[in-house]
Amino acid sequence: MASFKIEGGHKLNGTITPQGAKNEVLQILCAVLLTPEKVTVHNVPDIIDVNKLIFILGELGVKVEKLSSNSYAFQADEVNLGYLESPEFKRDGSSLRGSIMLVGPMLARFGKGYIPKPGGDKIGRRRLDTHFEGFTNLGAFFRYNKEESFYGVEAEELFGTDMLLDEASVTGTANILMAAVLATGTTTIYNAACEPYIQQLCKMLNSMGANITGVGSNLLTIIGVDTLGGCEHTVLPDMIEIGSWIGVAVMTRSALTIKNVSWENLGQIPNVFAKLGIEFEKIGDDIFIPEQESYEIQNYIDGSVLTVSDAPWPGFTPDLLSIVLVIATQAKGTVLIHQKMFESRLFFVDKLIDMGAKVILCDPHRATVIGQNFESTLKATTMTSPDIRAGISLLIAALSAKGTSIIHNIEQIDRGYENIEARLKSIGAKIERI
Ligand SMILES: CC(=O)N[C@H]1[C@@H](OP(=O)(O)OP(=O)(O)OC[C@H]2O[C@@H](n3ccc(=O)[nH]c3=O)[C@H](O)[C@@H]2O)O[C@H](CO)[C@@H](O)[C@@H]1O
Ligand SMILES: C=C(OP(=O)(O)O)C(=O)O
Repeated sequence: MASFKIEGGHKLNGTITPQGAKNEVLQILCAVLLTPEKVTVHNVPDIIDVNKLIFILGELGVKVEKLSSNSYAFQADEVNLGYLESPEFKRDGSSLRGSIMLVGPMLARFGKGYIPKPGGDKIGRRRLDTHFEGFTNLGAFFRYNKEESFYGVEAEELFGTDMLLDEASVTGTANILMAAVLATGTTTIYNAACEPYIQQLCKMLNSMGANITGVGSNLLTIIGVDTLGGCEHTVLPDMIEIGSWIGVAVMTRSALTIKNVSWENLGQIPNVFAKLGIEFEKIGDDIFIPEQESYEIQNYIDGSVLTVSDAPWPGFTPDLLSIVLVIATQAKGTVLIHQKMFESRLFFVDKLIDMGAKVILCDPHRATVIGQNFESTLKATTMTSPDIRAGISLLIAALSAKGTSIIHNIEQIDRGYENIEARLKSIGAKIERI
């Protein structure tokens, strides 16, 4: 188990380019299974989850060619279906969340898709019902082996249909979409998730020859086609990483430029940071965060306390709430953080409280943060990263705290942040992997 040693309390300065989006690329990599032709993907982040999924594709027989540090070519012309039922797949497939999206493309192209209970963050219940209800709506037969937590769907042919998802699941929508593109007839998916990740997947599938309309809305219409061809796709910058770098800048009271952020795909993110009182500028497609001594949380018009809560897109992403929470600990003012989607994502506040932050965990979903306006700084400490976003939030807290902090279990951070310590060092942070 690796750890970070961080000497905090130093100002940083410089320019950062965000990596490609983890949650988009996991969908895109699964979609390469939909065609025997070559698919080239650019801006692939070099992170643990992505590398694990590329490994699984290789075991499935997909030809993987690394073209440069962040570009790959994939060709799924000889797929080894036997691997899907092997003990190795049961082990490899359960090590990340993104592997669940192998099921839709495998079912659509080869008539069967299997998956062990996928991994990912332990941040509360993470059910898969939406995925499998979608596949059975398309005519697949579903089976579940409870002892092994092994899911399977099979179908000789899938048939388009109208469906209403029970919730706007991100990976669920991607999975059903990837099955529906090769189904016979027309499918409509209502209450579809419409995050930029899904919009990008639709764009890719359409460029492979699929016929999807309604992209960006919660009603997708898919006219099935017989086959899909190759394509070239570039992954968007990671909006969660962009939010994390904003956190790094303001908590260390530093100036930072974040390059090429794709402003038009950031949705509510800039609005939420503005409500926390953070100053930033849009310069072309970059975000410039000036050095700011203080940032004041806005109240509502009637003077009541601001709430920042998550919601499916175009609401605010749950993956940035832990970062908003840590930023609020040094703001001027009070905010209620309401994490509606996940039940166990706020428990990490105990560590911030140990560091001297004023946070009251009201219940598993809500925390009130009383900002200290840097009048009392955070104290360095030793902690363990419980999940990817809590991990980066604790790292941001450690960069802000005077003294030396240690963060254990940083594999959680490596799951989604490419080469984080080198990039932090490049802007002046004192951080070491130990
Ligand atoms: C690999 C990947 O892409 N992971 C992302 C994906 O996970 P994932 O696709 O697993 O998450 P889902 O969208 O399925 O659901 C997330 C949670 O929110 C709940 N829920 C969801 C929709 C809804 O309308 N109401 C509701 O309560 C679900 O029950 C679940 O507890 O989307 C999540 C929600 O943005 C992100 O946190 C994850 O980073
Ligand atoms: C929860 C997350 O990831 P995963 O779905 O892969 O666990 C995340 O990216 O914040």
